[in-house]
Amino acid sequence: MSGTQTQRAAVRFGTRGSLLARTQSGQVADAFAAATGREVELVEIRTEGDASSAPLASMGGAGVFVGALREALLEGRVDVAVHSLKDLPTAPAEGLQVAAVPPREDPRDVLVARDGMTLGELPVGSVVGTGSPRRVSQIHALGLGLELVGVRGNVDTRINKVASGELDGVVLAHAGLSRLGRAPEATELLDPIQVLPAPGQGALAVECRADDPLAEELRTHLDDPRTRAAVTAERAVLAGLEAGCSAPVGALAEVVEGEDGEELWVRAVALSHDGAVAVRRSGSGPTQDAGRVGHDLATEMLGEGAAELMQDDETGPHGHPTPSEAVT
Ligand SMILES: NCc1[nH]cc(CCC(=O)O)c1CC(=O)O
Repeated sequence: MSGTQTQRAAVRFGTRGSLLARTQSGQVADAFAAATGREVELVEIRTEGDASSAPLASMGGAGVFVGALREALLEGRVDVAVHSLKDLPTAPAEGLQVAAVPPREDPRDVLVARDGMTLGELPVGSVVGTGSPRRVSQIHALGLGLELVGVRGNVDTRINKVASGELDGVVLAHAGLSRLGRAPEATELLDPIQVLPAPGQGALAVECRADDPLAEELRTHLDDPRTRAAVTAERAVLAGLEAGCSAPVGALAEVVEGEDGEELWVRAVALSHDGAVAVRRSGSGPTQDAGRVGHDLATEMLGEGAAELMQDDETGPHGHPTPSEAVT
């Protein structure tokens, strides 16, 4: 490598400590290094969400995963933070900016089940693990008679519960499996017509300090405007519904080729916790109006009673508390 590169300090990428976090942060850092020739370094930041196995809802929801990284960024201990976009609160962070949203992975959820089974093939009464209220309510809505139980922990831990026979299946994000090279273990890719992913699922946010000239470089080399438009619309739905990351809300936006160029299509669902009632809507508009398209969709859904649905009694149909500990 040439001498000029070593004269500049390495760009420090902050990451959570899980294998998935380190893998995705490493992939972003490597892409940045390859595009710019700059030196990069991964710095592991321990978060409250990783240190504790308490229900996430009791720690302030998904925000616990990003708080420590953001602190490290603001204090100058790292230059860049890579987050799973769906774990990022919709409110902007003071002093920080999302400099880039790289091209998205497959946003869908997947099932990893015993004996290669799909949701429809699992016998009535089968036990499926997922801690996400969004997944619980949408799977309940399919009326398959599956029992849903909360699981937390990393991808490995969750999949192992199927291998060990403790669970008949687990539902997780395809993106997580795929970044770890384990996508072939999925036994079904869940069709968004039945199970809409979490807003931002499969996408990453590359964050840096608001006043850092590094932002321009990150954007130029890592940002994918189509992914950014899609997740902007999805997160506008979530924000418009005034729902948190653990609410039973799914949203998926795609950029499609319309008659007058690119157009954004958004589908969204808000459900009661038991999945018995849902408001499902879609909308479209120009890609450059992504935020408005998502917000208008949320307004329409609120008019159909989406807010009341989600505030339902949080107990499932059999009086069991619906797991609300996991972010999805
Ligand atoms: N819930 C935590 C979380 N945050 C991001 C991912 C997966 C990667 C992504 O969606 O980008 C996961 C795991 C999962 O939902 O299975």
